[in-house]
Amino acid sequence: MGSRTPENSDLKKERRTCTFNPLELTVFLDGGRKKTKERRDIEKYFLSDPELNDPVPMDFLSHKEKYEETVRKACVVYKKLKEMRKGTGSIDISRENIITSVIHSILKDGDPFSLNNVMMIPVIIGQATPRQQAMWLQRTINYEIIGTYAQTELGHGTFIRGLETTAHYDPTTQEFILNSPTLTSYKWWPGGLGQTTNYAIVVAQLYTQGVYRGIHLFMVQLRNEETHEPLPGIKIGEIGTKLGMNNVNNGFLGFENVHIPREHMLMKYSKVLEDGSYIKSTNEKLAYGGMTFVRVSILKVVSTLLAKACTIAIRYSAVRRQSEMKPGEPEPQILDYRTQQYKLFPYLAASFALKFTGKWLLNICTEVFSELEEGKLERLPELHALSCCLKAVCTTEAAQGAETCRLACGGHGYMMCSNLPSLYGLITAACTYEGENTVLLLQTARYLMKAWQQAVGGMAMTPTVAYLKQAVSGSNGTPCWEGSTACIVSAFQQVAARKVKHSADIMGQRIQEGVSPEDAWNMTSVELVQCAEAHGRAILVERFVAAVAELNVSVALKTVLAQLRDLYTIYTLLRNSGDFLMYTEMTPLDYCNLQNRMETLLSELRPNAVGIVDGFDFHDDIIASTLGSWDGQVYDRLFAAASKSPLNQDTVNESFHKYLKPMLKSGL
Ligand SMILES: Cc1cc2nc3c(=O)[nH]c(=O)nc-3n(C[C@H](O)[C@H](O)[C@H](O)COP(=O)(O)OP(=O)(O)OC[C@H]3O[C@@H](n4cnc5c(N)ncnc54)[C@H](O)[C@@H]3O)c2cc1C
Repeated sequence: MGSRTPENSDLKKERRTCTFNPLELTVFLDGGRKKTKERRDIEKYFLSDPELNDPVPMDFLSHKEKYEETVRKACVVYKKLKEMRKGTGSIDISRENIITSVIHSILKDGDPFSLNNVMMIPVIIGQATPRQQAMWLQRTINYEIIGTYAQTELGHGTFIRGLETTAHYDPTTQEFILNSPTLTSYKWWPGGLGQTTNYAIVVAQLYTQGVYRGIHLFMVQLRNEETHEPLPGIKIGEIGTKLGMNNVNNGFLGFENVHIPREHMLMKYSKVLEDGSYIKSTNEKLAYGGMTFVRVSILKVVSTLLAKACTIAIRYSAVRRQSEMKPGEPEPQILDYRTQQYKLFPYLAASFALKFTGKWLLNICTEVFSELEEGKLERLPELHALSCCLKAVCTTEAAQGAETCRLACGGHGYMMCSNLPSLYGLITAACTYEGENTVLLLQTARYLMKAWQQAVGGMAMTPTVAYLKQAVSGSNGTPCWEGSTACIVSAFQQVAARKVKHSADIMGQRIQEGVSPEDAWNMTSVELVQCAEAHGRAILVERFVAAVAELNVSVALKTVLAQLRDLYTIYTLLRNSGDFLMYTEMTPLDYCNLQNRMETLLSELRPNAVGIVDGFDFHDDIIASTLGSWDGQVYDRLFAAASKSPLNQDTVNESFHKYLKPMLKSGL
């Protein structure tokens, strides 16, 4: 929570009538009282620094000014981070997560250093030899050098094997020579690449002894460490403005005969020896661990961004009064309109579904990675499939949620100072980066098709697809529909299983009719994407139900979280009702009963909506919204924000004298 200016009377009333203690929710979400204190202390440490204030809101600056101001702030922030680490003497992961989240909020339209943290450091840890780590790891952690991850090219993003950047090994000099042979081979998109970073991990096609060896990673110095001038042969710049994340400084990069030492290929798995001999990795999959981890982390990031959007829209909806419900009566709070509740509460519930599922998936990821260290790879395909479909389903849902929150705030939600456009920009970007969502869903679908064949063959199944066995045996997960939580979870699994079966059947049929497997795959890909989405939804629902079952909180809080669980599961079911009517025992009458239940849940959640978002405990400077501050003084804040517009600093703008007046007086 932020400064305690006088509280809007409607918000005060909401807080008085809340049936649970929001602080209990805060403590639960943080993971304990000590953690809440730690988070608040970290927030205070950063947010109380006057150097991090914006004299003029960033939205009013030019693209160039925004970048320069962001770099200034990023340097202040990372200096403070270094001082903080010095104080504690070690890197604590949960503490680092809190810090990262605060830094993201301060550098709200993107952090030009972020790729150093989310890609450069993990890739060095995961892919570099101990000797290479000694050369670069500490320097990147200390921000003595700043790196990015340069994979995507102008011509290829998804199809990594199609990348065109080349690295030819020359045994006489023991160097790789990097080239961008075409315009489409220019790297395009890497964060911070434009003007910020001086190193990059570059993905390129390796050739040694005249033989093509596939895609490999190379550490490449891009700029002189003193002057920051691009090194010879390096063509570098920024790609321009985007829908959002405009301060990330995404860049382009081309190579013209750039020489790098042999030791700069990351050689933890594959190796190039001095004479150019190539030693292949024992398992190519080992190289993908880092990507999976980043994908898994995205769930937590987008659940927090969605929770912020919900906080803004719900607080504003409690303050905003509009129209008449009954003639002559005072204007109601817009939060009392059923349609407003229907817009906002399911996404509030979704933010919890994403949070619980993200935590569960991160635990699996940690387990699988420690198994990898022991050479056990069995669970990697399941983790990969889970991370792909959950990243896709969760980012899509969060982006829809943020946009719905914006719409729910009417015209004011369209203002940059509401922070809703920026939140949407951040979330929707995640639908594309770290694997484009459709492509990720198709990867999960490939896993599901294999799992289906295993189920048909009576083989043992991994836990998250064990439900497919029911569809094979024809046994019905929901023999008679009684609408309970267990019945709904089982129905989600049944829908997913039937969709998997349907996709496998029609693909098999097409192949039998003589269509090639590749064409059959493409012809069936709409169904395949849908079965991966259904699998993702079944997991989200199951995890939400499991998380609430495990809760150790007061009855009052548990009641609210159970209502959110029910709302999420029923709302998601109703949005996909065609599937449930087609593939389960649910009848049109059951559908109507669920619709009624959902509407009851909206009423039950109404008195606690503000309490729930208060429980997220976002500091006002982290929410950064005129509409979503704790005090609810939205109109004062909107006016204060408008008064900071540079256009309002003069009573008459110079364009009047230059253009308007001559036109007005010309007699035209
Ligand atoms: C904000 C942002 C930050 C980024 N940061 C980085 C970075 O730091 N480093 C970096 O290297 N890259 C970065 N990227 C690039 C990003 O990883 C790619 O944009 C992403 O992988 C998608 O690739 P693409 O743009 O080539 O899309 P494409 O692959 O061209 O996709 C376009 C369309 O084609 C469809 N499509 C493609 N292949 C298939 C298929 N096999 N089957 C069915 N449909 C298909 C997709 O579904 C999509 O609808 C960033 C992108 C964004 C938006």
